[in-house]
Amino acid sequence: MKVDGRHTRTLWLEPDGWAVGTIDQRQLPHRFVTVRLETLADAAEAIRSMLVRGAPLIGATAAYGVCLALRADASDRGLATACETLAATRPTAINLRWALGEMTAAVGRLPVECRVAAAYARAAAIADEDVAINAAIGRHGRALIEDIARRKGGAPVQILTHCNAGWLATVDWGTATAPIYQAHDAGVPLHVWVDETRPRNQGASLTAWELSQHGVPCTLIADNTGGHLMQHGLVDLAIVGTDRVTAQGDVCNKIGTYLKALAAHDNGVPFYVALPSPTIDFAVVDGIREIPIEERGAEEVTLMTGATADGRIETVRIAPAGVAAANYGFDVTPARLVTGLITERGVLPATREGLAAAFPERAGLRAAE
Ligand SMILES: CSC[C@@H](O)[C@@H](O)C(=O)COP(=O)(O)O
Repeated sequence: MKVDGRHTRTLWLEPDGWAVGTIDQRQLPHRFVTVRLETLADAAEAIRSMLVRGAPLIGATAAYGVCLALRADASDRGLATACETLAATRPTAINLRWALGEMTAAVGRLPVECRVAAAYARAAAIADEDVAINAAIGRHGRALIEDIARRKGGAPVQILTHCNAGWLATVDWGTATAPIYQAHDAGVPLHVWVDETRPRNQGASLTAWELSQHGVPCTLIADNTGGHLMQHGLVDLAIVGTDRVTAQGDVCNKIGTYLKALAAHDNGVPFYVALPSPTIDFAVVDGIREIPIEERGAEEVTLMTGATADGRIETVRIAPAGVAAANYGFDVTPARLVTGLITERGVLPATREGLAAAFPERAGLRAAE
């Protein structure tokens, strides 16, 4: 998507053809800073520290992390260490493990001297596939928005989203935002309510920034506002992203998603989840019991970082010194609260049958494992 009018992806190869460039998302929206990743440690730290974040981008970065690792050591041991190191960075988004599986399958059986080139080829394909998948999600999701627009006779379609499932969370387009960008580009009048998404504020710092860069009308809201808006008929549909969808259609996403789904259900607001197929984990059925939920540091809850009036970036404490704080990164929305899953193969019911019918090659493989 566009930054200052220039088309930009979130991940690219540097001009030297081997180092990996990306955006330091921790500095947005205050500064647009790009970073060069040169080693396995750089890639792992970028994911761990959330310099890059969002399930699909974590996966693509991990794929390139394997490339960087193999440049230093392309042996079986080197490949195994790379996968172990990257897998340990964040537990919840399944795209990370999916990408490591893809990389291992692409290079594991090759002679050592062929592995680096093959790894770069597969990582590039993963990145390009992510862009194509998200563009397809955009086409399918856009039809949902257009349907509502027709019913509203020209009044803007009101969409609520949570966290950042935008292009910053992917290689391009985003998942939840792809239908929004495509509908907006096609001239469909729409407006996005952007949940701030405490504690790390991905909505405030990332989604509001990228939608504004693209010229999409949006309004930032405190996390607790969605229910009120829905009660007053101010939300036509919700579209969120996800870090992992189970075989039965349970949806794990940024903490707070479940509460929005409950409010949507109570108010008859359609609640859609947009996802690329690598986000489906056919090995897991019951999301609440089986998906590991990342717990991050208490300081993300007790401290806040922002820009001062004179442009300095500062961190301040917003809670009593020493207070206990819990920081669960994700929650699980049961499939029964999900109106539909917007995938690259169409809008599916959030059911075991719906997912298996759309992705039989993956559902069957996992069942056979
Ligand atoms: C297309 S991204 C979908 C999800 O990864 C996104 O909604 C989300 O929860 C991101 O969490 P984050 O902790 O910022 O990596």
